[in-house]
Amino acid sequence: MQVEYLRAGLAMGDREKRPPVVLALGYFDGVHEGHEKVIETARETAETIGAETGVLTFNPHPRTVLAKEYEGVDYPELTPLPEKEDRIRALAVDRLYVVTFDKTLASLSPQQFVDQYIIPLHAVHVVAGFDFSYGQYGKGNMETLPAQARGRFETTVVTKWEQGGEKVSSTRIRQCIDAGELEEARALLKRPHAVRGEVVEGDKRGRELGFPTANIVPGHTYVVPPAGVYCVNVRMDGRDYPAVCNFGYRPTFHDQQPEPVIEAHLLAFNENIYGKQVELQWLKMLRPEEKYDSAAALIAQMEEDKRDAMHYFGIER
Ligand SMILES: Cc1cc2nc3c(=O)[nH]c(=O)nc-3n(C[C@H](O)[C@H](O)[C@H](O)COP(=O)(O)O)c2cc1C
Ligand SMILES: Nc1ncnc2c1ncn2[C@@H]1O[C@H](COP(=O)(O)OP(=O)(O)O)[C@@H](O)[C@H]1O
Repeated sequence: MQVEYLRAGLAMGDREKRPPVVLALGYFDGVHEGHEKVIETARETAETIGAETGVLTFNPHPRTVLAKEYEGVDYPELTPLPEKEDRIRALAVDRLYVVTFDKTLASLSPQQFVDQYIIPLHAVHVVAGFDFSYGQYGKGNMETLPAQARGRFETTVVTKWEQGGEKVSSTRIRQCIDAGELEEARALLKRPHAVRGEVVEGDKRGRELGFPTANIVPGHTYVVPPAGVYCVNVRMDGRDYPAVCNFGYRPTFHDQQPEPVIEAHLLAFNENIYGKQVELQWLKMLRPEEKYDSAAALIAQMEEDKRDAMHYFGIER
């Protein structure tokens, strides 16, 4: 898959310099099943008419430009750009266009957006979900798009993808994760929600407690569950390791830790893994994080957490 980052609009004249493409449009955070339907529809259309399959997405998240409270901060995502790219690549897409979402882009009228991006990219057919919107104030939608195509491309609207009588959406998946409902999030995503990061050194207290924990620093800003203890899967060097994970502020040892940390104790494992890149998949919340009166009380609880995790994974003692 060829990835192209578009930091500014293109000229109409670019159209003929590019191969014809069927373009799926969307932000696609999470690349969930609803998104897959849109991208697969584009691919099937491309195969039928003998064009390439393209996806046009945006970065950063529109909220970082449009919502005051997110101005200048990283908006937490289900799939930050590198993961989004991987997931889209896996859908056999030929070209990914990543359009920089900034104030200039946000102020383009719907027609300007079509003229500066969709037409110059040589879209011959555009596919998007029923609720996709584009252009200033999101005034452009799948009803206005055909008239703005200037006869250069066809359009297909993909209908709402539902599960349990409700639309599958990034927002719905975020809400599940926020509430610690990781199994529900997994059912909607058709895979566990995950973060990718590096194993770094911590306070070296874990080993003393009898629970070495790999401290994982995410490479991007992810949607994360509430502070608590979780069953997780740690994917490292292509292998999966069941683990029990504490995510939070470690109130037993730290009075006011500003940022929560992710630390995973891999079950039946004893190796140095500092510096490893891992993917941590959130599977199930066991309990909220608590402040204990003593290290001994915490250790007793950690033993219980470990037993619960082994039970979850079906591992015999
Ligand atoms: C299964 C498990 C459960 C934990 N639960 C809590 C908790 O409820 N409260 C807390 O303050 N710390 C909790 N911790 C975090 C420990 O305090 C932490 O692992 C320890 O301070 C080691 O930190 P280090 O890796 O930086 O050395 C938990 C850790 C694990 C592995
Ligand atoms: N079962 C295990 N789970 C996680 N890390 C382990 C395990 N066994 C050994 N390790 C190693 O020990 C480190 C964690 O030990 P710990 O005392 O908690 O130190 P730190 O505070 O630096 O994380 C991990 O980063 C890893 O290199």
